[in-house]
Amino acid sequence: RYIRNSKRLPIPPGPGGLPLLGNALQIPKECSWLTFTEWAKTFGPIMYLSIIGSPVIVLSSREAVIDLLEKKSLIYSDRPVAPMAGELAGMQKYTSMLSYGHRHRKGRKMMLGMLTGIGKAQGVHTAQEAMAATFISRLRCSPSEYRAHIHWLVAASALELTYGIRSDSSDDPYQLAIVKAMEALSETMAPGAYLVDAIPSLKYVPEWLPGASFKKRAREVADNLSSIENRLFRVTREQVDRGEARQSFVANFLTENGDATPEDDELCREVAIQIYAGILMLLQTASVLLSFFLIMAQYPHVQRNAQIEVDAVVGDRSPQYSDRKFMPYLEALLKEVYRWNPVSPLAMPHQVRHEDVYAGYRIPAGSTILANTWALTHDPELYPDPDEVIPERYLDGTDKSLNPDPRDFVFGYGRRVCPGKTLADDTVFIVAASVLAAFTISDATSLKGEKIKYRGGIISHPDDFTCTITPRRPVG
Ligand code: HEM
Repeated sequence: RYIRNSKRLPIPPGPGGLPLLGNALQIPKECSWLTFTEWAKTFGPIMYLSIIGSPVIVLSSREAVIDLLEKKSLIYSDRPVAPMAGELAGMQKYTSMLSYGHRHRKGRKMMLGMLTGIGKAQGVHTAQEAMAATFISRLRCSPSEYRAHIHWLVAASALELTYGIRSDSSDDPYQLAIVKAMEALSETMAPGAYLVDAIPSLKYVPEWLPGASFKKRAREVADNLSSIENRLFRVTREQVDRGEARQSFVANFLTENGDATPEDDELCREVAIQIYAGILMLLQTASVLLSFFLIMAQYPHVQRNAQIEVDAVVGDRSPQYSDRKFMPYLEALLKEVYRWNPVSPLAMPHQVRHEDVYAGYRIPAGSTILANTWALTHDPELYPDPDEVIPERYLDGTDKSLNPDPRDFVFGYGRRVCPGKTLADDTVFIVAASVLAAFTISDATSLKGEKIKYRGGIISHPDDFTCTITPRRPVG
């Protein structure tokens, strides 16, 4: 009855748009979260946009995000997938793109099992500590190439942790192949790049028709990704069969699931490539580590406080995972790294399955739901003085309604929350602690000679900048 009467309710307010195109031309390609945050000051935390006929709801308050994406996650957990990337380029078979349902749940379960399986964490931590140590020696040899070293660290961790394959350089053929496959994929996902996304019936035209070259392109992208997915999986499977496999998510899964069905094997292949791509995409381009370097250079007193804490805990040895619980200041600093410029400022789009009613508004079935994480982590009611990096805000816990853990926002929401959260957070910790123990970072300067800004369409990253990285003590 509620839903039947809802037809009389208004849709949420939002900026007016053009006929047919709706608000499509008003949304900037770069940093749209900042525009959405501005608009929310006029239209409120539940805002309606229309993009070429498709309804989009932008949520800009913690309350709205939790009420819908968390508390009503049963209906707010689908993914909108455009025809070019989803159906034609084959993305929609992957867990991260599947609508919420049995196969999505099964994929997530397998992924979480691989990432957090009992008894594996120790092996993963040892591998990450060893990689952090190599990263520190590379940084010591050529500090000005810190960006390349961060890229190596992330790419090598991704390959080693997922498949047990060691990679010494960023020119490794596997790395190049996956980076190429992912670039091609993101090209198919660019909004407005393919007409078939606006007119889905075009997907039925045969590939040989003039003007249907997008179908050939989509097939190439899909084949490319499948081929790298199969190749990497085969390498690890052969190593497991020969009894020569190193510890990795895939090797552990295969060893422990000798009786897996062909469908389980297929799912495992798909899940593995998503773990690999997830680590690559979200740590490398998204640049949590770059934010860390930038903050260290721009807030020297914060860096000093963190170094004093790290030194007191580790002395002359290298930091380890087990030190984390003794480092509350670093923990607070990492929360600021995530909050200050969230990597995925709009999370990933969700889709609502049925029509819903919220705060007196009608939310149409099938609407895309964007959670404006940037607006949440810069809400002065939640985080006073939000544009400043202040780790102390988490240490003075007198007012419980203030300064919630930003990791509850920046890794997404409800049944789609990032399954790589713990792995990512562990990696960021060990790298940050190791860098603080070994170096002092200063003088961040934009290559363009301007104030260093964050940019990006979906993933936010700082402009290129140089910085001085000075060893704190002689080697040896
Ligand atoms: C600091 C690093 C990372 C950040 C900030 C991050 C953030 C996110 C966010 C915001 C989402 C969307 C959640 C939603 O739809 O509400 C997501 C989803 C996802 N992430 Fe991460 N992530 C990170 C690292 C990783 C890593 C290391 C992996 C791989 C192990 C990974 C794998 C995934 C997958 C597979 C999904 C899709 C989940 C689904 O649709 O059910 N992420 N992540």
